[in-house]
Amino acid sequence: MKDILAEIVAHKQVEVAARKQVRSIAELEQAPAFKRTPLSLSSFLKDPAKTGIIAEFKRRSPSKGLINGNVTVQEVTTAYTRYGASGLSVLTDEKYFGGSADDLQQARSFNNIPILRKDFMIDEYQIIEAKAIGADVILLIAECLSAAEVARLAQFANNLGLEVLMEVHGESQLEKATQHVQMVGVNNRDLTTFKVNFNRSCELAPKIPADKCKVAESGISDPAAIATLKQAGFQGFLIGEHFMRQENPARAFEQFVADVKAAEKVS
Ligand SMILES: O=C(O)c1ccccc1NCC(=O)[C@H](O)[C@H](O)COP(=O)(O)O
Repeated sequence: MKDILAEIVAHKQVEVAARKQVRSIAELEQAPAFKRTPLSLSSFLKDPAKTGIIAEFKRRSPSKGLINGNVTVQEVTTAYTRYGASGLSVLTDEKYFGGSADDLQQARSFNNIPILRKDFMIDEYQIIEAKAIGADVILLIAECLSAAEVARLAQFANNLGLEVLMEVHGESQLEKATQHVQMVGVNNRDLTTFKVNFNRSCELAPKIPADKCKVAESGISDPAAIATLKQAGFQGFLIGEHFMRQENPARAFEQFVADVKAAEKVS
């Protein structure tokens, strides 16, 4: 496992153990959101009338430090929805990304499109939490989970009605995509150097099992790239920093969608 991922996962183990002492599973299951029927992100991504963009609310990151501390979840996520996002991604990790469960709960209260809980999931407790705060989808990072762990956690999520996006950084991790994984994401960011290699998505696309919805992740900032990625077979595009680093992420998102449409008309 890469250094930063190993550090985050080690911290996550401590953090989750502490949270289990504060809020029991029985309590989480009483949350109103736990009773709602989750939305299907893979269905939204497969709808050709939608943009395919999973727009991320991301305040900070290990690679960039502070990205944007001046905007609210409400203003940004409602604009993402209004201008055509197929889904939202909300970081709930506090220490490394400046997110919180409250951010996701707020996003849920203002938006009726699928929401990905973007966190480092290692334990069933976090999946129950995800449902209790209103998420529809969880992320499983293949780099930090064994095949057996991916299968166990993905099945657990599906049993709660949540979909699973499994993220890979290389070809060898693709074999972990079981029947309980609906979407496979290729992360273009190397977690050792933090360099983004956009070709990684295109190279791995043909190797992703055909029954999985394909998502390209990280480092996407050029609207023209969406057409290239669509040609490579991708239906989903996870984008955070490009919008969040602007003073007005809402306007940046609106402009990006307009530019994607213009680029598609030309090609
Ligand atoms: O973004 C990071 O620096 C990072 C570091 C270590 C682990 C994960 C990291 N990012 C999580 C993500 O997957 C991205 O937030 C997501 O793909 C959006 O990427 P971007 O459009 O480049 O913000």
